[in-house]
Amino acid sequence: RVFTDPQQVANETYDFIVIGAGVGGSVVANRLTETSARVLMIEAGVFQAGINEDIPFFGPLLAPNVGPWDWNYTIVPQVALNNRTFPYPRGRLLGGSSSLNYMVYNTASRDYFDLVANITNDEGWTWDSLVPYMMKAQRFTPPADRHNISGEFIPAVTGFSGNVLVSLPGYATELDPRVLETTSQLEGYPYNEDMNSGDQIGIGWVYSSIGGTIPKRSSSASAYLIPASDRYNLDVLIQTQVTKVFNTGLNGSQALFTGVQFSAGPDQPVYNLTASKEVILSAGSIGTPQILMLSGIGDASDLAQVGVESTVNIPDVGKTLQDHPLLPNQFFVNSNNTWEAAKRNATLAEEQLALYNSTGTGPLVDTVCNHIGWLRIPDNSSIWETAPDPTFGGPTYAHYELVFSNGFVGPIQATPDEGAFMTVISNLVSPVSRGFVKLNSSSPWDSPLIDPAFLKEDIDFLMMREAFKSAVNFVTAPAWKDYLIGPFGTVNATTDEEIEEHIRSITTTVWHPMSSAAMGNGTWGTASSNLTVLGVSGLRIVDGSVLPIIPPAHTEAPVYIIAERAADIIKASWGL
Ligand SMILES: Cc1cc2nc3c(=O)[nH]c(=O)nc-3n(C[C@H](O)[C@H](O)[C@H](O)COP(=O)(O)OP(=O)(O)OC[C@H]3O[C@@H](n4cnc5c(N)ncnc54)[C@H](O)[C@@H]3O)c2cc1C
Repeated sequence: RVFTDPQQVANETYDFIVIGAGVGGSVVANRLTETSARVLMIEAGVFQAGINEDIPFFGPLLAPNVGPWDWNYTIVPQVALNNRTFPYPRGRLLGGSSSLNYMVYNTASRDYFDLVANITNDEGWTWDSLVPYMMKAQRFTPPADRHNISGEFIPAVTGFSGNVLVSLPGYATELDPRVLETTSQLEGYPYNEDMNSGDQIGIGWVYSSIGGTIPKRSSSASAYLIPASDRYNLDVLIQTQVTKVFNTGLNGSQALFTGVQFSAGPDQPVYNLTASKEVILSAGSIGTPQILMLSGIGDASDLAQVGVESTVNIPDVGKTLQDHPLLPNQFFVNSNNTWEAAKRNATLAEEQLALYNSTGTGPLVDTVCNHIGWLRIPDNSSIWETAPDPTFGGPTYAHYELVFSNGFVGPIQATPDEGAFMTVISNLVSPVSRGFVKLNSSSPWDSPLIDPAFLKEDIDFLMMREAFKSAVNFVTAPAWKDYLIGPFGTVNATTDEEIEEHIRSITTTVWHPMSSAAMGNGTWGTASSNLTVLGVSGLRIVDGSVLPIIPPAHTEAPVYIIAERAADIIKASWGL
């Protein structure tokens, strides 16, 4: 049942209340209702974003900041980015950010998850322990053009019977052969047959959360909520915001936080419900720490400053936020087949849409790239003389990513009116900088202050500089001769000063906030390794905020994976 008025659930009883219908929340709600447990999911946002939400190529049109399906956040000025600030979209609809993201699907790497297990001292978070959950989450489907994909992925490391439809690119671009040729023409860019195998290093074909006869976005709503929607024991309440969780008594010596307060708006009635078993926070890396702090769970002195009474003093709540900085590097190319062609020709755009609608083929079947690469900065690089390697030398753990796009990508730059482009995006995927989510006031209706602290630590800037140089080096291979015309704007930077200015003035974000309410190691953090909030009972976190360090990956798949394990942890703890 889907409800839009909180009154409709006011007199019901539930075993579990799940807060947020994004990636983490959808997985848990689905898996818990495989049992006889009664589950209420409360989602602040709307049912769906609109008719184009599911057409893969149009995904990037949904964010940032164009509709009621977005929380419309803005980050605080970024000191290391010339004090710039910019929009910070988060999904506010069924499926959460998976319903408006760019659909790239990566499982991160063996060394990353082994480090998570090491930090949390919990073997259950190692790569090997999580492989069954990776398989459980994904259902591989053939690409739209049904081309021969042997050598483009490894079936033995891929899930074929899970929930999220994943596929490989289904529309060839002029970049594809050139990217692949470069892997054999230049040192340092090996071909990787399957970057979701545990060893992510190298350049390869991108997996995305897209599938179906007419290829569509596969979100956590379509993959986990819709299939569970006819279960008698799942209720979903939308357009209703959780304003806090509250103490309902004691479990032994610990405060029991199984109460949930919610409302449809600032001028609307406020409702309270108590879960008979647990409350699961799945409100994402901004929403989860915000709800905790509104409930008095956080740094007591910070809370006092905004007039929130402290209930449990956990100083790290919100303070361990990480994100991936993104630097787009555009180049003029000699082509009539880049994205710019359809952008400037309405008839061509209509033809592409008609082709997609009638046959499920053509340029609209894919997201923003056909190839990506995950790369390491060499162990003997002089940058490691200034700070330790955040990946601890893990050979499968990338420092940065390159993304190859068949057009102009520039989150803070308008596409030029003339010229055809390709973009090689440099993403820093193992940053050490940590920022914060803090309350701006005691009102749940005020956006929190968000500081992802992009490139705040010098080592992050140095790693990004290497990632920029690597992107520029990539297109010096013979494969790009006669195709690449030259760099656009400040991508022509060569001196350290010019490169620094390019990075500080253009870098934005991959919109991957993570780790803001993290499992720690006992001396820091917000949650235990079984995801319960420290110092209280009845409250667990299942979303991207709980990972102790940001994954070197586009972040949806890691959240699907940890949420699948979380569901088993919860079931086991209640004997379900
Ligand atoms: C523009 C954009 C592009 C992206 N591109 C990619 C990509 O290509 N590949 C990839 O892997 N990842 C991508 N991501 C990131 C990915 O979508 C997220 O990492 C993932 O969705 C995080 O899952 P989550 O469960 O932590 O949070 P979310 O999926 O964000 O879900 C949180 C949910 O909680 C709800 N909520 C929050 N507060 C409250 C409250 N107080 N009361 C009730 N409900 C609440 C929200 O409305 C939302 O539905 C992108 C993200 C964005 C914004």
